[in-house]
Amino acid sequence: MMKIFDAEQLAKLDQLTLHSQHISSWELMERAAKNALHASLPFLKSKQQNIHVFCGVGNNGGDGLAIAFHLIKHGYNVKVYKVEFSKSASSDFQQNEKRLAEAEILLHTITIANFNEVIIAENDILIDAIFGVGLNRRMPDFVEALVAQFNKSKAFCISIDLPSGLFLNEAIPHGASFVKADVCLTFQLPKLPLLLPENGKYIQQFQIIPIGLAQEAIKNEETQHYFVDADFAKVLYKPRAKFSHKGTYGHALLVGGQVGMLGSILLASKAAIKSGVGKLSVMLPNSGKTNLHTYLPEAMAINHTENNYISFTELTIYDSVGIGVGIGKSAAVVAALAKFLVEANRPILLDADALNIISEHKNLLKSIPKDSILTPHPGELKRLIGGWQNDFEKLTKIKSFVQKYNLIVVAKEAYTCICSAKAFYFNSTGNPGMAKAGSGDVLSGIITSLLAQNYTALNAAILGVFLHGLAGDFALKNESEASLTASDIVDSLGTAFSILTDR
Ligand SMILES: NC(=O)C1=CN([C@@H]2O[C@H](COP(=O)(O)OP(=O)(O)OC[C@H]3O[C@@H](n4cnc5c(N)ncnc54)[C@H](OP(=O)(O)O)[C@@H]3O)[C@@H](O)[C@H]2O)[C@@H](O)CC1
Ligand SMILES: [K+]
Repeated sequence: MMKIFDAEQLAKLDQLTLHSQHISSWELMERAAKNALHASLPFLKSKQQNIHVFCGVGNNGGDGLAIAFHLIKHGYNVKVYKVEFSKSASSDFQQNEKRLAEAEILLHTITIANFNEVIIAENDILIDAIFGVGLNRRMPDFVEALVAQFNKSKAFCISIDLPSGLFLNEAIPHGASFVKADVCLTFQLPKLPLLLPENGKYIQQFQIIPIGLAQEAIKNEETQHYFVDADFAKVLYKPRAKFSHKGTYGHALLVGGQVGMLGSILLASKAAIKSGVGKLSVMLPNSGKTNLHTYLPEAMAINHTENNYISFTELTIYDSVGIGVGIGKSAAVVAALAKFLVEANRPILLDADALNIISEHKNLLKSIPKDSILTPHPGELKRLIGGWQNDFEKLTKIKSFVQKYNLIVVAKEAYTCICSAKAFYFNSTGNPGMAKAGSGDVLSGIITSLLAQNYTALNAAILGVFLHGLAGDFALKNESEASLTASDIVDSLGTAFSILTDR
């Protein structure tokens, strides 16, 4: 399980690691730098390419100096800069500075007086080691100007630990800049700003570089932020028992679809069946029943009186209920949903138009059963909780919302965030090919299916989001981001589940 920590916690882990492994901080820095160097090599085209390594005067800069030293030792063409934002350098920076001097490697000092003399060409490589997790106030103007030059250049940029200018636990000040890195090599654990859309969209990718921090210390340190990787998902997954039958895996009900929107409920239904539920009933407009039976013979259609939209049914016989995909917002549907919410006696899943109806009738919020899962995309989320100034404020607002109404919110994004009253779980799987109509319907089907199989609501949400993204990643192996469809995601669910059973 990957935990996400703040700067103070990272510094503490650093100290505990030094203590438990009997190593010096310089040795840990050397380990980190060598691992980052190794991860950088695939991005370097040749030993002749110009590599500019920009180092601050703290430990992030110390990493930069060590990386530069080893690159030079490996025969790369490197120019090393000391970005002197302060006269007092950290002791490990100084030790690395001494090593460079002893090796007669020139260190170019950059200050407010000469920062605009730096020349970066299109095919060069930039290594950004100016600030890491220690940034605690806006960068000095001359550093911001230097960063602006990086961002304007077409050179490939590798940031060490964190793109300089980003704060670990708060938004960047209005108008401030940060390094828009092509890749960020971050040490041991993911960093929160890399997972949030307003920064993350400018950072093409990040890689987690293990540096051997003490596992026991990571385990003991508490956090409210997690990164959901395969190891995390495997722990949540409940293997099927040999002596079991369809009753063991629950009876789910999906409610959705209106004329013209039948595809949504069909996709959700197939995803539910492919995610292991014992039995699936579907309430869709009567006019869609034939389509359902043709598309998915495993599902049962519920009889009701309305031809063109959903109405009401007895809920207590189902182990889980998922409502909303393609239902529209007609008065009849609003009335049916209001009745559903009052009748439901266990956590349900609400998506799409169910969320829009609730946003327009906020009085319904208090009727939603405790621990129900809401799966909004950014637009739906804004309608539910109101707007936000930045992503950190968004997280705070989601948290007060889930605490006030006892709910679980799945905020869909590149790194979808599952928020419970106690913690945030950021998903690691998925790709831009999944940002398409139908993809959310598939997610609703998966989570409703897991809910019926007796997963807790939180675990159903975390595992469902992980599997959905993983299936999308497998589907991409035979598709492109442009061609990937929601049906492809459903078709790859089998491969995604097989990863969880592969212990
Ligand atoms: N986690 C780990 O285990 C390992 C971590 N390692 C590396 O250490 C990095 C963290 O190093 P770091 O703590 O020295 O902080 P860093 O980001 O270099 O900043 C330097 C100093 O600048 C200052 N400062 C802040 N804002 C400022 C501003 N606007 N303008 C001017 N000054 C400002 C502030 O000091 P202050 O002035 O507040 O006293 C701050 O301390 C980490 O990202 C990783 O690369 C690895 O080596 C090995 C293992
Ligand atoms: K950096």
